[in-house]
Amino acid sequence: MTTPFSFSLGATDGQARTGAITTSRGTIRTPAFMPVGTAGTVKAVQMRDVKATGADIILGNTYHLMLRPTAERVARFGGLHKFSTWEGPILTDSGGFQVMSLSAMRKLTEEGVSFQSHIDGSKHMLTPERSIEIQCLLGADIQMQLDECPPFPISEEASLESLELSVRWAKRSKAAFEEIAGRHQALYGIVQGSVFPDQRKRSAEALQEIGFPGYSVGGLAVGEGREAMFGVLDVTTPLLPKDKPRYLMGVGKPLDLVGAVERSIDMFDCVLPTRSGRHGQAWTWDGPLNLKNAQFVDDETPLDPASDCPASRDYTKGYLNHLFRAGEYLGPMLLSWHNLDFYQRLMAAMREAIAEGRFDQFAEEFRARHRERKG
Ligand SMILES: CNc1nc2cc3c(=O)[nH]c(N)nc3c(CCN)c2[nH]1
Repeated sequence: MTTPFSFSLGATDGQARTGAITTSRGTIRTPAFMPVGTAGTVKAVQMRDVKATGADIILGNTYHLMLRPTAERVARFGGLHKFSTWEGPILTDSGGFQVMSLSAMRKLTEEGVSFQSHIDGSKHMLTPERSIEIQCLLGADIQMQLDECPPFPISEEASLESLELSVRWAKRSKAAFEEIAGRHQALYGIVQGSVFPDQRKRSAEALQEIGFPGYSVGGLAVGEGREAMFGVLDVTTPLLPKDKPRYLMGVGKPLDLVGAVERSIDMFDCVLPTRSGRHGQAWTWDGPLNLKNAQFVDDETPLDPASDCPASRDYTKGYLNHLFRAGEYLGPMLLSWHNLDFYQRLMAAMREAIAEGRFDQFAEEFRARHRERKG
C-alpha cells in the first residue's frame, strides 16, 4: 500500500482524452467503465471473468454492504478485495444516492441521513464521517464524499439548498478521510446543481476550493434525458481541473458513454450491462437485442464471433433464446458476461480512437450504426 493515487493524461482529441489512474492495486485505463458490484459481487459473473473482459476497476456500494454483511464483518475478512477475490482497484459510492432510492423512513438533516433498511427495517444513520469509516473498512481505493443527489425535476432554490449541503458534507468527508484513510486511497468530490449552469459552476468551484484528486459529476441520469445530461456536461467539465479524473455517476447506455467521452469524461459506472443481461437484453455494435424474441429461436449465429469472450463467441443466439425461455440460470450468466465484454470493447475502441486522433470519426460511425430502437 505505498503507491500513492495519481492520474496522468495520455492523448487528447478534441475534448476527449485518454489517461491512466495509478493505484496501489493496479492501473485504470481511461476512459474506463466500472462494472457494478453492488453487494460485493458483479451479479452472476465470476470475478475472474469480469477481469478477463478487461475491466480494471469495479464499484461497490456502502449502502448495501453496511446493511449486509456489515462493513465490520467485511473488514474482519480482510476487506472487500479479499472477501470478493477482486484484486484490482475498487471504487465505492458513499450511500446517499442508494438511501434515497432504496430505503424507507428516510430523514435528511444537516448531520446526515437516517433511514430504515430495505432488507429488515432496521434503523441506520449515515453521516459523512460514518460513510468514510465504512468505505475505509471495506478498503476502497477510490471513495466518494457523502452527497445528496437531488430528484429531477427540482426547483432552482431547492437545488441550491441541496448543492450547498453537499458542499458542507464534502468538507466533512474530506476531514474524516484525512483522519483515517491511507495515502494510497483517494476521495472524490461530487459536483451537483441539477440542470442549472450557474449552480454547476458554484458547486465545481466550491469543491475545488476544498480540493480533491478527482471529481464526480452527480445528479444526472435521474430522468433528465440525454440532451439535458449532455448540456450539463458541456457547462460542467470545462470548469473541472484537466489534470484530474472526471467520473460521470450511473451512466449509461453505449450512446451515453460515447457522448460523455466526447465531453471529456474519464470514468463511468452503470448497472445496465448486467441488469439488462439478466433480463435477456444483449448489447451489440448494432444496438440492443431482446434474445427472448421469437426471431432468435432458430438463429445459429453467436452474438459476436469477433470477440474472444466465450459468452459472445461460443454460444448461438438460439441457445441463449432457449436458456431464457427455459428460465435457466446460464442465460443471465452468459448475457451479463457478454454485455460487460461489449462495454469493455467499446471503451477500448474509444481509447484507441482517441490515441490515434480519429475519435470524431469513430463517434460518427458508431452513432450511425448503433440503433437503440428498431426502425
Ligand atoms: C443511474 N443514475 C445515477 N445517477 C446517479 C447520481 C449519483 C449522485 O449524484 N451521487 C452519488 N453518490 N451516486 C449517484 C449514483 C450512483 C452511481 N453508482 C447515480 N446513479
